[in-house]
Amino acid sequence: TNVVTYWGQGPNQGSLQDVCKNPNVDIVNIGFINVFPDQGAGGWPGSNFGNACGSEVYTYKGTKTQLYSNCPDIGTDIAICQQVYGKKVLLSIGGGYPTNYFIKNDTSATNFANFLWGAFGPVKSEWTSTGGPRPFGDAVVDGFDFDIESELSSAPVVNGKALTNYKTNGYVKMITTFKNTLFPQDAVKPYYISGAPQCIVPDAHFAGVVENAWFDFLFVQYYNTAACSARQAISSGTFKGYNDWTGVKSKNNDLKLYVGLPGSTAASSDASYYLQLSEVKSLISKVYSNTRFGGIMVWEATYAANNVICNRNYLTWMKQILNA
Ligand SMILES: CNC(=O)NC(=N)Nc1ccccc1
Repeated sequence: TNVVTYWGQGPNQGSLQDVCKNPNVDIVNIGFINVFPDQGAGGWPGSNFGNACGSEVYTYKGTKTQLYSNCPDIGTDIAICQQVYGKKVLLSIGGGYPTNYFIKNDTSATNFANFLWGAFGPVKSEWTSTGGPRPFGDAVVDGFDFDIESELSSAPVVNGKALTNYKTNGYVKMITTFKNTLFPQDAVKPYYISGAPQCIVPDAHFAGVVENAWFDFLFVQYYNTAACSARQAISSGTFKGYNDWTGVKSKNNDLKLYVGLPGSTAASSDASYYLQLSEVKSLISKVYSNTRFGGIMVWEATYAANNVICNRNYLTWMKQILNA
């Protein structure tokens, strides 16, 4: 079973390489591509990787975009994470700020997937020679994570019509484009698709998406939502949030479910969502034998790194608990 963590949104964060140095971490999700092309300046996606990037952005057709162009260490660190430390590194789209992103239609979805593949997938001269950006240089990610937390006050109006399924629109098309068209273009290595739903079933953004599109992993956020949180499981003795997710129909019969936990009391919307190590041990004992259980996800690497208990940080402890 795996330990997964997000990196890129930590306060005064250390390098991605620092996270990969920890042998107890298996997968690192880099967050976030937090602006989608339909809302982004110049029609490009935008990014936020915290202090890992300078203020410079790409300019496209005379328009300054929201895609950072000067993130000097991320590309080299991805290669080190993969080649030296054997980690999988995924690029996460969405995130918790801002939350106004959505995909207008299938064309937007396909274009978005093609852009991410050109910019962060295998290096292709037809992409770079026509001005396509490579924010992480020659580094090639191992897949894409959908951390869809967008909240819109009302349905967006597209071509004069309210977009009815705006919370889920476009994600099946994006993922299918990756899985059926783009990933097969590169036989060099496998590519993965993951999601980070809230613990409520059905999650507002993933209703029907998991059933109709391929996911390898779901990093379920058992925090920020009281009714299905890990905290509620400890209080009640029943891990309702996990049990509900095991019943969700998936296109991938081997879909792995991860228990997502805050890396410290400061890492989630409410400190009560944070579990002490003994509570994590008790929680994992309830799911460990489940065939769909894939491991633990920790939000977020910097918070976890700063949470040192008996000389080991929270990420290290998660692996100890999984191996117990
Ligand atoms: C895997 N994604 C997240 O964990 N997102 C996340 N933690 N969003 C968030 C929501 C409310 C307060 C702070 C962060």
